[in-house]
Amino acid sequence: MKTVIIATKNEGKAKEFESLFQAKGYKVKTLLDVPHSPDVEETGTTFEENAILKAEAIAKEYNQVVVADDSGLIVDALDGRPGVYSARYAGEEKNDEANTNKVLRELAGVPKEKRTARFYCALAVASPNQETITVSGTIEGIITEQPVGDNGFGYDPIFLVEELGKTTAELTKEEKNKISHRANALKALEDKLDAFLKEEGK
Ligand SMILES: O=c1nc[nH]c2c1ncn2[C@H]1C[C@H](O)[C@@H](COP(=O)(O)OP(=O)(O)OP(=O)(O)O)O1
Ligand SMILES: [Mg+2]
Repeated sequence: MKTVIIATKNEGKAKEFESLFQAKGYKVKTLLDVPHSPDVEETGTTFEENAILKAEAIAKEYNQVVVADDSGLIVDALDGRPGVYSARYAGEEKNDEANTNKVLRELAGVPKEKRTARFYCALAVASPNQETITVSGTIEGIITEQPVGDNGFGYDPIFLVEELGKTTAELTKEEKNKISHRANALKALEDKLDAFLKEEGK
């Protein structure tokens, strides 16, 4: 089976990508499978910039085609925060519970109609032999008053998908993978990735 390398150390993302790419006939390998892989500093000011930084650094390190995901939560009432700082919103140690609690605290007293938000996912594909490409995807939601659901990762327990009446942490992986920002970005990537891999084989 064809293997695609994803430059992520996030277990939640890795699981979603495994199932998203499995449907396309690819096996997924992530940095969680590679001991001592480098930590890439996310110094960009946009999701795209950070996805490019991660994809290019890992592509160069392993001389391979690499996909990277930079994603996060954009809350309208917080002027777009946590945004690119989503992973480290409550501190460098990347604590999902602390991050979600910080968002809930900052939104205390904000009424439902003003709790609009979206998840954003930028994907970059890089190789030492080609120009890097990027795509993106989003999903709209409402920030809940408290965490609900045990599935998923990150901000899933506070992200309500209104049409479904459920948070993304109440969805199965399969259900989330039909509608998520990551799934939508991957749809946008599909043809471009095929062309990229074809060019690589020449
Ligand atoms: O579907 C999602 N459901 C809930 N939360 C999510 C989702 N997608 C991204 N997020 C949150 C998690 C983390 O707080 C940040 C990503 O930060 P981001 O730098 O892209 O990932 P990361 O540092 O966890 O792993 P890595 O950089 O190795 O891929 O946004
Ligand atoms: Mg990161």
